[in-house]
Amino acid sequence: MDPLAKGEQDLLPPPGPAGSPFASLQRIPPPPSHAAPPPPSHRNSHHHTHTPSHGSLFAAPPDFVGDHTNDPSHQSHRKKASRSSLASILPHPFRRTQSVASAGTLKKLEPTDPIVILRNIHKTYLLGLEGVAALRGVSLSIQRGEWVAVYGTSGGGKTSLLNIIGTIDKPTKGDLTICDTVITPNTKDEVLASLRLNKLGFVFQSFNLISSMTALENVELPMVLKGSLTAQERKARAIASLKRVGLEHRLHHFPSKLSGGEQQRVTIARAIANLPEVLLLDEPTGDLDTQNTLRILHLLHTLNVGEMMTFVMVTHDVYLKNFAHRVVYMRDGKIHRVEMTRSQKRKEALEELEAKVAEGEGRNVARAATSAEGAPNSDLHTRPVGTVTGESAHQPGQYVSRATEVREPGDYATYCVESGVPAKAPDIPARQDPQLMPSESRDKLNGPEHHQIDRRDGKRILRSMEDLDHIV
Ligand SMILES: Nc1ncnc2c1ncn2[C@@H]1O[C@H](COP(=O)(O)OP(=O)(O)OP(=O)(O)O)[C@@H](O)[C@H]1O
Repeated sequence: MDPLAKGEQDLLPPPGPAGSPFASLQRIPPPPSHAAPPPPSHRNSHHHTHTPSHGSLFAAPPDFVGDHTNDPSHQSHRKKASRSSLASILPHPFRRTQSVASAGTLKKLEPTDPIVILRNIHKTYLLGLEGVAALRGVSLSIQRGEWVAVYGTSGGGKTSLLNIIGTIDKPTKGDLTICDTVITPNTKDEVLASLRLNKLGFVFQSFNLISSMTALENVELPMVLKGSLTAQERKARAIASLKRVGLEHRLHHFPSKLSGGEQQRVTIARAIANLPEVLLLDEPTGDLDTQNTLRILHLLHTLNVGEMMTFVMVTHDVYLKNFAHRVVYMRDGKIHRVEMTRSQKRKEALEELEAKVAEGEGRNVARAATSAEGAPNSDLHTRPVGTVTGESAHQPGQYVSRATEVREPGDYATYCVESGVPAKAPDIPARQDPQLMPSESRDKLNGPEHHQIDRRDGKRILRSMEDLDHIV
């Protein structure tokens, strides 16, 4: 049996319920006769299940547009798809026709061409004399604008799959097409490097931010490597990217002065700086608190819908799967199962997400307002959050609470002390234990400034940038 044929079977979804995106696919006319072989018979088994709705995207069945026979753009998509018999049997794609990001305003999706096609991919790592088979015949087609989540057992091959799609690793056997570039085990490294730089974005925990560079510089880096923009253009785009992830007030912060959620958002800003067609994400919300998880999901959703960015996201977090169009389960180096997320479910998840994000932001605003009203020295507490550390806004002698310096609303549990809650003596971080401090600093702490601290409910008066350094 042709191994590809076996691989192709992995791609086929289980017969879906009425309203499943696969059901709607059957309404797309077959490709021209010179193109693909007839689809497997079970695809036709639910041909009758779907009548497309041209109303709301999320009215079942939602995500796909049916008949595009007379649509020239569709014809061209079909032509592309016809290049590969594999592509022709795969689930059709997802193109949103409107650049909107709200669950309530999502519009119909149209078929387009696959942007990632894996054909019978094998990957065997050499471990000493032994070979470890990480991928054993994976075939998968991912459509432009699709959000694919990859789940599976530990050691099932998820990361290996992501690395192959990201061209970080080459397959041992099989080939893949990424953004129209065919990659085989013999593809030259320059070709792969160019693909990574121009078409792919990475949100990998192993691709940390560079600690000696500010957020802005980190985001500029891929553009510097690409070399197609002037310094001014790079800077403008980096600022726009950081703004996109809500970090325009953290441009000059070094990674060590950012919370985990902020760092992750900088990573995303960096990943989208070169406007990738495919974004590869490895545990994008791993280790983040709920509020940051929601923020990042919301951002991803916006990019997916608004920019038609394609996502391949490895995760262990089951909450995330409701946001993906399709969930691929890996086991023992193979695709074990593929599940389509029902559009109604996605819609509900997105609506819930939007509500939670709005609620979280509302809470932060309310909390900041309450703090400003109720606190003593309210003139000091109404200053914007996050304008001090790492930026030049700090003036010697100006009051700053620790949380104000280093966090922004909602980023951290410490937010609650942003302004209204007095910082107490134990608030001094461990490394500022007077016994551990250089004598000069100890003198400062025990000197006149220390008394002023007492007079202001334990909050410090900063006299110099050096004082600030001791606090953060
Ligand atoms: N560089 C490597 N050298 C040798 N073996 C490797 C290498 N990378 C992965 N493997 C092996 O390949 C198999 C698949 O690993 P992979 O990291 O892709 O799985 P995973 O599904 O991402 O696992 P996890 O969820 O635990 O991260 C495992 O048996 C792993 O030990």
